[in-house]
Amino acid sequence: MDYVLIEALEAQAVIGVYDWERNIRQRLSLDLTLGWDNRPAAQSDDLAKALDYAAVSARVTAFIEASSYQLVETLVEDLAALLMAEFHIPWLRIRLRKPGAVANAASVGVQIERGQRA
Ligand SMILES: Nc1nc2c(c(=O)[nH]1)N=C([C@H](O)[C@@H](O)CO)CN2
Repeated sequence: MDYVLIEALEAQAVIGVYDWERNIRQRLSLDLTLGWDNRPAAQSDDLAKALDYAAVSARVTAFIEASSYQLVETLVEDLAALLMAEFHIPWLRIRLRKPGAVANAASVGVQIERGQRA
């Protein structure tokens, strides 16, 4: 399987379980590995046959900026389902980092893989 990559995509969200977190927006950083057959795009040099990483990045940003989850797990799960449905992505890996959420850790977060990898 081929992949399309989006790395260190940043967006701000209302995210967290504690009261103080419900009134602020926090920075999140995402790495996405998106399964895709890149050969049709490569053979035709046609964006219409590619998984458009700019379009995916814009959708991820819009989703996160409008979200208000408590757990990063829930955000990532719903984001994965949305991307797979809207962009017909058969398999993906999403890593989400929440920088500064834990003292003395550069970041904390989760990583999931969903779908069928050919
Ligand atoms: N596995 C998780 N643990 C924690 C989460 C989370 O989303 N998933 N969230 C918090 C708090 O919101 C934290 O980020 C505030 O410092 C704690 N643990």
